[in-house]
Amino acid sequence: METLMSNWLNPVENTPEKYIFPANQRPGSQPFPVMNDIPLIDLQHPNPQHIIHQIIDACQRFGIFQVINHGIPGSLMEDTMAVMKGFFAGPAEHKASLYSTDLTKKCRIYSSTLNYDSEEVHYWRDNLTHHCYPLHDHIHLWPHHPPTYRQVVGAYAVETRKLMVRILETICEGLGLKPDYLEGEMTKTQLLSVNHHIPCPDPSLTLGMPQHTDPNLITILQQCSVPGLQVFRHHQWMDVPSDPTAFLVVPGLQLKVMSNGRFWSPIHRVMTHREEARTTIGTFLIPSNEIVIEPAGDSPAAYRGFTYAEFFKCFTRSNCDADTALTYFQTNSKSPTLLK
Ligand SMILES: O=C(O)CCC(=O)C(=O)O
Ligand SMILES: [Fe+2]
Repeated sequence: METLMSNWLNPVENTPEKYIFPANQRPGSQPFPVMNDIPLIDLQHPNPQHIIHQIIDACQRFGIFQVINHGIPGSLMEDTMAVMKGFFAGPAEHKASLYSTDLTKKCRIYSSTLNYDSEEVHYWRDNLTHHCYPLHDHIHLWPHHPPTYRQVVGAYAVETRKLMVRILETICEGLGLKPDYLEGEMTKTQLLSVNHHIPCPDPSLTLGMPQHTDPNLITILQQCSVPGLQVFRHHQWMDVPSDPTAFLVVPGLQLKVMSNGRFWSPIHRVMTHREEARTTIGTFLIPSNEIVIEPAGDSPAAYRGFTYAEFFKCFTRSNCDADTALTYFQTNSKSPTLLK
């Protein structure tokens, strides 16, 4: 069967065996509670102290929040979403030329996870990932179909970076650090990661993305109107409401370390949808390989300092389970041997 699901004939009549999880790992068909109390933060609130307080509180108590009045024009968000949907609906030959499961490729499309060839069950998704910063180093590697891709996504990449830097500055202020503490090497890599899930005949048997914690510094996510994201909270999976005009912000594990464990990095996953295709556009900021990540300020430190390269080595050896990888750097860790 064709690896990329976006090339399959639509609609899919029956869920292929290779995508059906064993009974104890299926999401099931019971409805999930909705996370109605997810913080909604207005970035144009006249009182900057109020914004700082709300963001720090959200990072500590929820580990996920939405921002509105974020400064990114609605038309740019819509154009970018349309270009992404156009990319996945576009020519199979064009996508084939970008297909790769090699992590070091700066622009790639793949299906399920990077372990497609060895995994027992596939996740119901295609993913396009590429580097974005600095733009002129990467834009020539990006898709050229639809023809407006580079122009629209180039503008989007610049604007999303500005928004993320602004959120990070606010976080630094709230933690009593210099506002530019996380600029430079700490945010050197900017990745765009677009998930596309075609409609699935039986969402109770499949998953669009495994449960995970984001290994990076920070993520922002533009959703479409089709729901699917779930967060594990209060010992249960909860549906995250989908608002295509807002950005969801998720502190990654490196921010958890930097805040000395004060912030939450939520466990989340993606459900599939029976009737509609779902596309989401994630933007990740990631430290350079060489910079040392360590708790800033508070003592005693809950983590020892490490480079992102060290962390990433542990991450891949822990089967891409970021939480497990992070335990090796806890100051009370009993398993410091993984790097040897
Ligand atoms: O597509 C989504 O809703 C979530 C994406 C996500 O969690 C990720 O890319 O890390
Ligand atoms: Fe994620």
